[in-house]
Amino acid sequence: MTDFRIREIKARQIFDSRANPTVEVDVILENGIHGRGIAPSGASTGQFEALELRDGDPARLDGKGVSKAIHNVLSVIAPALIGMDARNQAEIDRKMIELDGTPNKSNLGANAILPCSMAVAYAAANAMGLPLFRYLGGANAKVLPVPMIQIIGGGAHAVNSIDIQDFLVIPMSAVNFAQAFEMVVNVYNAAKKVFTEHQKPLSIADEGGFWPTDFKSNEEGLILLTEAIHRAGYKPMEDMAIALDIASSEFYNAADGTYTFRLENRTFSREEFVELLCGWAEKYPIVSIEDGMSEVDWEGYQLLTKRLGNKIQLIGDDLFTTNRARIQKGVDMGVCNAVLIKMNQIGTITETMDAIEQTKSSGYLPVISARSGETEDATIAHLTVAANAGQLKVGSVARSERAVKWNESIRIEEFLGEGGVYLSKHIFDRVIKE
Ligand SMILES: O=C(O)[C@@H](CO)OP(=O)(O)O
Ligand SMILES: [Mg+2]
Repeated sequence: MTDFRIREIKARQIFDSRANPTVEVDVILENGIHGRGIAPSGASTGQFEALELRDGDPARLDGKGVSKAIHNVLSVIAPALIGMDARNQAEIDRKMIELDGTPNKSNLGANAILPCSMAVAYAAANAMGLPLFRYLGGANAKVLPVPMIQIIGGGAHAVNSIDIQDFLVIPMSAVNFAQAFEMVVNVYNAAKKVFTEHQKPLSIADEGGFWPTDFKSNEEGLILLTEAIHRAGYKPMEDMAIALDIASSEFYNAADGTYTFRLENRTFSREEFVELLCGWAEKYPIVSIEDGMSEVDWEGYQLLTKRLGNKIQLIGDDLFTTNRARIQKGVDMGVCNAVLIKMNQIGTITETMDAIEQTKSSGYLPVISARSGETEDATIAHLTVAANAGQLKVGSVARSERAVKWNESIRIEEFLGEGGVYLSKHIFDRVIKE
């Protein structure tokens, strides 16, 4: 019998796609098998997320150093985990939650806990000779994700551009993941031509989408993206639909409950902002809107859900922060119909899988998501299939830290062969009723 007990835990500082430091953890088992986890990092972070522990020393790395988080891995987490059986993921995650002792991982830091949680899962999977998705999801893990892929990136990911954060596309008519991805690549290439024809500079935003320079309005993004879909030879909505991440918490004015588009110098009441989004959903081939309202504007969210909740997917990201209590509040209030799932918003693999489970059992759709700061880690491609979640959002097709997730999904699809399932536009059957 091979020995699955944890022998050693290493932690080091490496750098992510924004050249920010992040934490990498290696877990080594008694049988010599390794597993590795790396913490991703957000820019438009929700105020209810688990805490990312940064050193805060302005003299070094802009205060973004992670030596405290690394110290916590080596001096608090490692001594407690060494000797534990790596197959007991839930027990190990529970142990780290106890060691931290706070509701938002603010003691040890989610960026200390999560890479340990990931590395333990990989070590156990590797020791069993299983791909991570099979280890985490078991024999019935088989659903490939419908991809949600960014073509234009604004907001917090492209300073001094436009207010809306993500203009993305979702292939609707593909028959499998590989084809879906190829279709998006065609739209990306078409968008490059459309941008050039409209004399827009081709700069690249944080997640690899085009940086919207020289835009007169936020709506211009929708106009250009719809043009790119046509240009690639696809029928809008039928073949290729648009998804938006408004990330509206970034431009919400808490004092008076209004929303401001700085680019256009326009301020909207919550009712007016709901109207604006409804108008766009009528006019453009939009199938999904994320964070349409602010993370604290439950009233606005109720309004938006009443208007669009049966027509398109409405995702809560900053609103829910992969947090079971917040998801439950949303379900009880009938707010949104989908939940963005980010591992580092909550901090362990077990809690992430619990949040997906809760989302599904509430009749909501889970959408697994990367962060704007990413690395070569491809865990979310596996997590998506492990949980039969059905949707994956990873920024653009370009840039390697994004491509690793998409390429891994292509490999998983090949691995599953005839056993794989791709739901295509039917993923939305549960939410689109009108
Ligand atoms: O808002 C989001 O959904 C993510 C990914 O696009 O951004 P960030 O990681 O900066 O929160
Ligand atoms: Mg978001």
